[in-house]
Amino acid sequence: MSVVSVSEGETSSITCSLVVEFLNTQPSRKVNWKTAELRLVRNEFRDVFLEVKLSKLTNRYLLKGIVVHKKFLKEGKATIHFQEQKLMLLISNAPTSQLLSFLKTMYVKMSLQSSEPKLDVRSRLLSNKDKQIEEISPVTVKDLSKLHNQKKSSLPLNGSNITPKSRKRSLSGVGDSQEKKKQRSLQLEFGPSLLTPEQKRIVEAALSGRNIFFTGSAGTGKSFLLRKILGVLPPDSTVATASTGVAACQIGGITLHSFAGVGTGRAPVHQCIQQASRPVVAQGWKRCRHLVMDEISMVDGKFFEKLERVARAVRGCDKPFGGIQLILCGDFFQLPPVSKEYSAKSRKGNNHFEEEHEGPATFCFQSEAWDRCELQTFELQQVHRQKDAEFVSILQEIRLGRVSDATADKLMATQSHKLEEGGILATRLCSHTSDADQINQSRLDALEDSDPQLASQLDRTTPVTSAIHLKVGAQVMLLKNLDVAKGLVNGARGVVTSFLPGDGAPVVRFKAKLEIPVRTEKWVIKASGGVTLTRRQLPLRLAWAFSIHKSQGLTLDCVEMSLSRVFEAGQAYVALSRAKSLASLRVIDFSASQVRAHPDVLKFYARFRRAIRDRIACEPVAIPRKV
Ligand SMILES: Nc1ncnc2c1ncn2[C@@H]1O[C@H](COP(=O)(O)OP(=O)(O)OP(=O)(O)O)[C@@H](O)[C@H]1O
Ligand SMILES: [Mg+2]
Repeated sequence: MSVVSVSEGETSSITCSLVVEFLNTQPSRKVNWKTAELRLVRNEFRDVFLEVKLSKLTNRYLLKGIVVHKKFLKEGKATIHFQEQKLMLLISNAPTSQLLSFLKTMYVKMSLQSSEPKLDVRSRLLSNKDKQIEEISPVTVKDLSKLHNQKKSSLPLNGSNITPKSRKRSLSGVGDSQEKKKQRSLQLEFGPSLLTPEQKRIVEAALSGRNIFFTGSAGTGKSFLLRKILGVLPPDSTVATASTGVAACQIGGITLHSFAGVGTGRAPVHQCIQQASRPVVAQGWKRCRHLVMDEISMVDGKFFEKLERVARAVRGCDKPFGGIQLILCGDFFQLPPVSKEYSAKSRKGNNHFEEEHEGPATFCFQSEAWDRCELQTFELQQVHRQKDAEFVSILQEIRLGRVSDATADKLMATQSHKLEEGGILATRLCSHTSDADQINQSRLDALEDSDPQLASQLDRTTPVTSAIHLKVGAQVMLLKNLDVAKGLVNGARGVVTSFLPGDGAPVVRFKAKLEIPVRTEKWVIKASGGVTLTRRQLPLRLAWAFSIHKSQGLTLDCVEMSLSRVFEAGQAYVALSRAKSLASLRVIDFSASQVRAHPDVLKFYARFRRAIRDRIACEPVAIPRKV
């Protein structure tokens, strides 16, 4: 049975870059096209063709006996090998979700066509049908049910269209576990659209090419939406960034600092321009046409201002940000840019935060560059992370820096929650990074060492051994979606129960009541200029404790926190809003006086709410001048 998930209305055309490789010559001949349009069409006999439009040239290739290589689908690449025609089409720079959708349509239409009765050559020659080529209609419910019935009666793909080899490797792939795994992750990234109407409007705005900023409470799906937006933009000219490494990892991107190539960005602007003019960095800036930034609340206003000038200088274009489209998102009620004082405090334990600037940190929306970019602004309303309406309303209060007596009582009552289950402890969120590191290290040290031979085997098999030390009993968090249906998702909590004798893989018991060996996973990150960075490591991290700063953007299974030492506006809100429900939360000490929203943020949101007061919630607005 096929493992391809298809939904109605998949696309039947895409625009991409294309290399046509003719394999009938030695060596093969390649022709390169920067822009090509691919369309699925059929003729009067219902044969399915791939039509390739290259500037003034149009070619059609019969979709028969093809092999589709889709290993790099996530990078907007795929290869279609026409074995009979001895031809390869190498697709690149295609928006990832559209490419997947296009290949799915191709699969559905080819599969259905293969079961239709065939006309022999003679009948075709004698046919008096008018010659015609028409675009293939989108996949319909009828197509899907036909395909379903075909599969049930094990008829699928037995026509001559797809060779046995292609059956294994093409989209029609049989369900070997590797293939299933890949498909699952693809379905998750680009799969059937789950976007709400308010989220869809933002995708449309992003596609319109305008600069946009969208905000919304924690868990309204901002990062989820960014991933969808990344799926519809051309990969070669799109750069996904976030203010922190953890947040960047969530959207498969890099930190804004590493893209910008201006070091810490604290140098005067002319020096930043010099740094960014180094050929490799400048190339990234020049190729970038869509710049995505998540967790914008933690980007310092002065840094943003400098980046805008760097972009104009390096790209030699005086439009805001040198003409790059900005797609910004974040919630200014969450953590603010890291202040110098905080950097100094946290550096002792972990110098993760290098974004310090001279002088106090400012918000992005307070910079002149923000105004120059004329961002269309949206506010998402529907919270997805928490389902419980009572908890959502508690969080909304805390977000605004308010704590009613009822809310304080509810939060304090969580102190007695028993969250431990099956040896999995709640993750402690700490206000200071050094506290979190100290807890993880001391708890790990307190555990008995597991078989040293197996541990060293693990060292040899993972390239990041110096970064992650595990023992039986170690509390861990999953860093990748392994199986969404089974609850093995990014943020899932578990405990190491043993190591496999063979390859030394740690066996983890997860909260979702599953015990599985966890093996290394590959992270593929799109850096600027179409450069792909890959990292292979165990998708685990120690989870007795995290700093609140490092938890921003995450959804956590079971979490406890001490809120008596929080020091930033929004910090208590970020910590509390990581939990999915009140039941999976334990607040050890709570003091209403520590809950604070930044006054400038309150003013910023008040202005933009006033501007949309008489319109529907998700109406785009230009926010009046800054605070
Ligand atoms: N349309 C949707 N349908 C179903 N689930 C959704 C939808 N949008 C988001 N989610 C889910 O809601 C959860 C929170 O989403 P996400 O992390 O993107 O929120 P966020 O706004 O970025 O939060 P934060 O401000 O904390 O970073 C995720 O588990 C995500 O998969
Ligand atoms: Mg997020």
